[in-house]
Amino acid sequence: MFVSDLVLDRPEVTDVSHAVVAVGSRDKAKAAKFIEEHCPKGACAQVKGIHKAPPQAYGSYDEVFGHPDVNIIYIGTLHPTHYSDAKAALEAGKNVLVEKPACLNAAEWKSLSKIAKEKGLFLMEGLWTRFQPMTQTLIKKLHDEKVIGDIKAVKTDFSMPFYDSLPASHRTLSREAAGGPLMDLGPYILLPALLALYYNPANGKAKPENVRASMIKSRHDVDLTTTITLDFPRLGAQGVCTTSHAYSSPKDERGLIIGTRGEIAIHDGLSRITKVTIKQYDGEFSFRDMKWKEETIEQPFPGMGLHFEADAVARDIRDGRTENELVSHEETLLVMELLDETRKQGGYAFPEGMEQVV
Ligand SMILES: NC(=O)C1=CN([C@@H]2O[C@H](COP(=O)(O)OP(=O)(O)OC[C@H]3O[C@@H](n4cnc5c(N)ncnc54)[C@H](OP(=O)(O)O)[C@@H]3O)[C@@H](O)[C@H]2O)C=CC1
Ligand SMILES: O=C1OC[C@@H](O)[C@H](O)[C@H]1O
Repeated sequence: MFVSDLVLDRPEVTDVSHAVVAVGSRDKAKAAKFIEEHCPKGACAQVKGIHKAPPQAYGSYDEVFGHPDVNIIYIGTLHPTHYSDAKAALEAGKNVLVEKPACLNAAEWKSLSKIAKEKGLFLMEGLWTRFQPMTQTLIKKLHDEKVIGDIKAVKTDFSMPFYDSLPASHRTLSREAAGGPLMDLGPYILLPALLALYYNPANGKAKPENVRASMIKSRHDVDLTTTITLDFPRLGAQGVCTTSHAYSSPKDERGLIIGTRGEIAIHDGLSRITKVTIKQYDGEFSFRDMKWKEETIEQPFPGMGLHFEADAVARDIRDGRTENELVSHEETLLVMELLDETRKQGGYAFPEGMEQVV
């Protein structure tokens, strides 16, 4: 999905462009097949002739990390190796964009952040939703325009019915792949709560308190359904974030942000948000005869939407920044700490030796 988005022709973007220089796989033939299927002519910079060389296939990740023309490595491997793959790339002197969840735990992330800072390299977790247009719209509506008044609650549910439809060995379900919805979808369910509450100007970036986790375990010994509650005492507000592999997200409401003057419903999946409805009180609160005004905003875009993230990262690297201001190392650390705490309370421990740093 990431590479397909890099190939998209987007004439409106004139300040950055992308080339797929090298694709690494444990099997060279697989890398060549990947190129053939997803980027036979390369990405947009190659299609336009800005970068002349076509993508090259390699039978190891190390060859890509050592490639002199590679600027940044996109790591889309399984969760347990995000840390070691990102570390190897950084140690080879490359900038890194690593898929969510950034690592297995906060200690691994702290270690990667330290290496990147020591080496002056760019490092970011691939939380792509953060760069999509609707996310910017939401921030503006919530905090600049305060369209729902003071925010008091955020409820999210991003769930996928993988439990009985995918084989037990699938990376989303298996313990060996650090599976379960918390690790796979956890960063997404926390995002609306962080945007509306943690980054709320009235909160002053105070960390959530009384983090409570409720977890039902799966037969694969990872989580099946997890709910995290977060208190933000400075706001008198609470977040309740759920993810499951037992069912699909509620059809039209994957997120609900509730304030003293109304609410915002997020209709589509929390990884790719294109449609929200703002529902405002029309008049004052009334127990029996409440009146509402509603406005639905749609901001569709071509592709999956990973290109917004890729563009932001390209601008950071072009301008010499080693951290992205939206998905900062600090934010990823907070998310990793919340996932750690949730797993601790829910009794989800990784297999012995899987975590590279504890
Ligand atoms: N941002 C987003 O929209 C999405 C993000 N993700 C994230 O991307 C990452 C990858 O997910 P996804 O692409 O679905 O996973 P896949 O299982 O499809 O791919 C993972 C890749 O990891 C490599 N790999 C390395 N070691 C192993 C191993 N021991 N067993 C299996 N594969 C291995 C394989 O590449 P090879 O064999 O070529 O070396 C494989 O193609 C995850 O972190 C996931 O959370 C996933 C989906 C969407
Ligand atoms: O957006 C997503 O949807 C499906 C998940 O398995 C995946 O990891 C996630 O990023």
